[in-house]
Amino acid sequence: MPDSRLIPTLPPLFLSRLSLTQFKNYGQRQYAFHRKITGITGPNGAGKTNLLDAIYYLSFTKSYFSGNDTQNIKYQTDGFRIQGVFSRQETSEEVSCVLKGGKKTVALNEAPYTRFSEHVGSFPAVMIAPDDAVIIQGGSEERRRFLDSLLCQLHPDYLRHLIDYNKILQQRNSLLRACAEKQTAPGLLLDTLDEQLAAEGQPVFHFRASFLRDFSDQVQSCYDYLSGSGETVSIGYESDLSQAGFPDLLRSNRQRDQLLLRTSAGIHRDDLRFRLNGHALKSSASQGQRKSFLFALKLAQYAALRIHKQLPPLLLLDDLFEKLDEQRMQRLISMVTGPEFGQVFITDTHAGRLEEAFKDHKDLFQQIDVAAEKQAG
Ligand SMILES: Nc1ncnc2c1ncn2[C@@H]1O[C@H](COP(=O)(O)OP(=O)(O)OP(=O)(O)O)[C@@H](O)[C@H]1O
Repeated sequence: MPDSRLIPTLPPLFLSRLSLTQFKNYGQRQYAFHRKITGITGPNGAGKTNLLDAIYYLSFTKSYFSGNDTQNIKYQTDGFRIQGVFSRQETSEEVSCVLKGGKKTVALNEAPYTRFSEHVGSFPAVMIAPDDAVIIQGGSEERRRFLDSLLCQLHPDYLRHLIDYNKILQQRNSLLRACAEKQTAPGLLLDTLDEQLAAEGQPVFHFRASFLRDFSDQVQSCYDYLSGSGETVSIGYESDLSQAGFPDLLRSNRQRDQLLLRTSAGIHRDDLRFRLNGHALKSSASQGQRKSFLFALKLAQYAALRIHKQLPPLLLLDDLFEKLDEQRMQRLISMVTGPEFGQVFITDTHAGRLEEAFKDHKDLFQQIDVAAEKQAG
């Protein structure tokens, strides 16, 4: 992925220790990482993906896979703790994420955050997992989730606006329902909520629109590198707010919203339009083209974070070797071992396949077997 903007300016972020307590299938486990690339191996169901998810938690304060934090507590226990030590240049910082009594606490060097949005983006990471296919196949919420996971790392304000927007949206929808039930007019309260919704939603729209202007080109260059096919790919942004300002939109849709009992226009309906050679990707692309596109999308996400943060994020690769053909696998290896990439975690059921893949980079590679009871020190 040759791009001069990707030349390192800051030393990479490095997760050197990870400690898990009652997180998913883990009881107590400690790991020490000391190489750029960590292969995580073990049989199916051993906890490889769970380990990646624990690292993701430290970065995003939530799971990549499940929306509900309690699902990540080890069965028959009452809470979990994830602790990680990150080093950057000479300094090291400890991040902890604890769920106990239904309350989640995230702390940096033992100081808890009041808003998790202050943490997200400080330890940037990108996950690439088999389930990512839903970004193409699933509903618009999957594509918004992808975009949000990127933009909230780039701009702390983005996440703050988004969280507040979603709260106000719920209040507005509840008001519409309550008024219909009681057969009363929503009155001034709806005006106030509309003002607040517009104030939070408009900046989210601007962040998305301005980011997506360049992102399509970045995805194209990653796609070219991976597939070498000369095909064109593009990403379009579809938003109700492209047509009108948010206050006008809310006003003109008010009657409809009162009938539907929900807010029918806004950034919560935004979508991304993926195209391959000018046609809708979802319906026209082959499986291989979709895989390449998804991979390009994630690598472009990595590149965007890297350029913005001036340091390479952590890269979490789940089960990737199962999915890639030989040529793409070789390109992946030469990419992640190069200077543009920082610390990489990669899972595989076949320890031998990983060793073979990185045999020319032994000095960069360490392997851990999550099925082994031994705790790394
Ligand atoms: N809350 C939980 N408590 C205990 N175990 C859990 C919990 N959630 C998931 N598991 C267990 O974690 C295991 C799955 O772990 P994971 O997905 O990390 O496996 P994996 O090594 O990545 O497997 P594969 O190679 O099949 O992808 C399953 O055995 C599942 O039962």
